[in-house]
Amino acid sequence: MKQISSTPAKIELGHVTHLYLSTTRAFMAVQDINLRVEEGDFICLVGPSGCGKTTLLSLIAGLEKPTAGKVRIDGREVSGTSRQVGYMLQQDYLFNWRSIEDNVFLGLDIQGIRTKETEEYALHLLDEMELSDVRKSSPQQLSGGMRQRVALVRTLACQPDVLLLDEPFSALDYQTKLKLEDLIFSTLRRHKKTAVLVTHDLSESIAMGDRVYIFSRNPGRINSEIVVPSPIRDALPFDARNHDGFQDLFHRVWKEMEVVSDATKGN
Ligand SMILES: Nc1ncnc2c1ncn2[C@@H]1O[C@H](COP(=O)(O)OP(=O)(O)OP(=O)(O)O)[C@@H](O)[C@H]1O
Repeated sequence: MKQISSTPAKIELGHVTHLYLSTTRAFMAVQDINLRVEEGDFICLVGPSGCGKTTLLSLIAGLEKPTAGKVRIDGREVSGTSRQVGYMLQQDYLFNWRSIEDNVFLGLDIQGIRTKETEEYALHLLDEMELSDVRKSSPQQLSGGMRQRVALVRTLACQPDVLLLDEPFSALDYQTKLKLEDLIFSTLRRHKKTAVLVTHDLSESIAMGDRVYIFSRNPGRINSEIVVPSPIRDALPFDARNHDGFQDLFHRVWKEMEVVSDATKGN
């Protein structure tokens, strides 16, 4: 059963507005965003380019402070970056002069939590991601999909509760992307992580998410929420696409995207 709303959510955004200020202008990237994400939820954000999806992740990560409103994690206001939140990007930012395991351990060094136990946990994650055989290799020797798996291990090794995923599959070929979706989905479920995924792939958003939020632009606002029902929600992303009802959901998200795209045409 879902928690009652008086319980602090894992992530909560209350009337969040964010302006980017420069010497010449103030640009409102997102306006009046209200969002509640419970522990273990996997939500997806979709919307036209420039609608503020990455801005929202930056606010949750504590990289940006909202101009108005509050971002809370476990009921506490976010006031900067924290180890509780892991951030994974489209680019993997691996260092070619360090081995795979040293790239993963670097995350532990940066957080100041490198111990025998955390190293062992990182190696266990490399094993779960089927990367044990390449732990002494250089990133240059790995495929794009393998590199993204290393990037995920580096993020998970620091044991965040919340994972922010900003188009992590967009640079991959289609087959690799589908395999990685399944692997990441099952890993995050197994480790009971709360996840927010930004994607331009509508099918991916339904296959991976418990809920899909469609943003409108100028300024970015949540235009609609689509709840993905069981069993689509519980299936691995690859299998979810074959479930009855998946196409209907896809059309609903597609229609909502048309609405927000039409509304922003000419801007
Ligand atoms: N540091 C910044 N300074 C000024 N404007 C910014 C800054 N970062 C983003 N913006 C603007 O804020 C708006 C939202 O940007 P954001 O990157 O959050 O959108 P997005 O939905 O993630 O876009 P995309 O789908 O193309 O990645 C855009 O118009 C962008 O140009």
